[in-house]
Amino acid sequence: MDRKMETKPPTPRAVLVGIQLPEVDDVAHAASLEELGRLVKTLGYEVVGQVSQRREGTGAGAVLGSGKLAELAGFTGGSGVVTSMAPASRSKARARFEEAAGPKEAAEDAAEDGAAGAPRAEVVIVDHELSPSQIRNLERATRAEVLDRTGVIVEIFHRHAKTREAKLQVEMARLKYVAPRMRESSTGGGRQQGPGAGETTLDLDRRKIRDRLAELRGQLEAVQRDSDNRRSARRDQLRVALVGYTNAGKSSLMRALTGSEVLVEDKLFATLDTTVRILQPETRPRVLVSDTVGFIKQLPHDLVASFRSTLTEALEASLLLFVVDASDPTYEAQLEVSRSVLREIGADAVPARLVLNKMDRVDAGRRAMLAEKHPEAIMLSAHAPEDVRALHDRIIGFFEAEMQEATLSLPYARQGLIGEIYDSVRVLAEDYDERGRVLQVRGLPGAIARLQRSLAAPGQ
Ligand SMILES: Nc1nc2c(ncn2[C@@H]2O[C@H](COP(=O)(O)OP(=O)(O)OP(=O)(O)O)[C@@H](O)[C@H]2O)c(=O)[nH]1
Ligand SMILES: [Mg+2]
Repeated sequence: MDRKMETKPPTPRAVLVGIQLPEVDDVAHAASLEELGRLVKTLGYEVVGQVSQRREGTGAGAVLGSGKLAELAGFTGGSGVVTSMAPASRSKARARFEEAAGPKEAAEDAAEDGAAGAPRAEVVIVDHELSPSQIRNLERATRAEVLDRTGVIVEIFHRHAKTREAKLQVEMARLKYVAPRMRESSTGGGRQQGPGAGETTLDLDRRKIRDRLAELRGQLEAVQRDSDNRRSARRDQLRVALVGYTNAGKSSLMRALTGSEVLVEDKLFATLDTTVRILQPETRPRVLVSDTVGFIKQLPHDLVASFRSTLTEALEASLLLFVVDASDPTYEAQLEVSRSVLREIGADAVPARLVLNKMDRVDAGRRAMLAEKHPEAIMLSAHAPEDVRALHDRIIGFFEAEMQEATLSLPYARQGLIGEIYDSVRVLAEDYDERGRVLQVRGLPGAIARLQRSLAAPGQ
């Protein structure tokens, strides 16, 4: 996908900025910047360096202290100080000075850049949510485009959304993100806006954005009514949803369990839309498996709202498979993020099983540690067919334990319901009496209750 052409368009160069807060340890801080780097690469940027600082908070006017700000400007060719009119010559000299004095990364970068006019980073990406004025200050000090973590995630969602529902939701989240920042940055003069900002939305004034949001909301409601109808047709079916942190391996498991061709990529947010497929080999009644969008820390609030709708699938499932990349050193933090998003959308009441995936990458010592910490977890590798078969059996086992047996009487006049019965419960035996068919069935209590209600209702 990435190598469709020999002549690549110039890759924007980005510098990452991280603030290490007192409560964040070194491993978590490094992992967070690592993850930000992967997000940024997903957007097609090249990461050329990073600037990181321990601070009490992220609220400072220019985020970084003055020394670190100058170090950052060394990557971008800015003045390193927050002024609206820093002359370029001074900023260059200053940048060189800071690069020479800076840490190894900055020095290496300066060496690689060489003479004047050498490529510099055009984008600064901060691993925290920034206020519009912080963005403006950083832009002034660095002369680069500034994006925060939220902006990066919103942009990825924007590029990856495929279904109409996802597109509408993401456009709404994006407008809400862009609107306040657009107002601020317009005071900074007619600087070019980079790929993150979106040229067309920037041309709209705030009233137009409000109108557009109202319009989108209306369209979204219509689309959601449709998908509600589709969902209610699936109600009371045996449904299992794969949920978890981005890149944990949900789609890989989906493929393995259902034999479907869903997208699997070593990218964050490869999947943005829920897909539903039938568990293979097919069972009676069949089990539906949903693949869902992944979670990430500091998920922008408006995107949580869009998750809520895509994740209605998960809410309505009888079983959640909580997929975790067990080979990731920060898997526990990822697990916590996923749990809190599920809590936020009210899915914490749905029965869940922890699935520790990518065990093929885990050594014996770590395996023992994981087994002790999560004795109830299912350990597997999505790439190992025997593991996937075992998971398949666990899923069936779960539903079997939930199922009950019942007798349904199907009057001759109501034979039209037979298809629905076979779809939603397993028919164990079929008999006839003077009134019609008598079926011995096994299924989920909800499905049986629904069929009994349909049978009790007066026929048409
Ligand atoms: N070694 C190993 N790699 C795996 C395993 N499962 C998935 N992967 C890899 O992990 C990467 C992400 O897999 P996906 O299935 O796309 O992950 P996802 O959870 O659907 O990710 P998003 O859709 O981005 O949220 C891919 O490169 C997979 O090949 C596993 O069991 N072992
Ligand atoms: Mg996926």
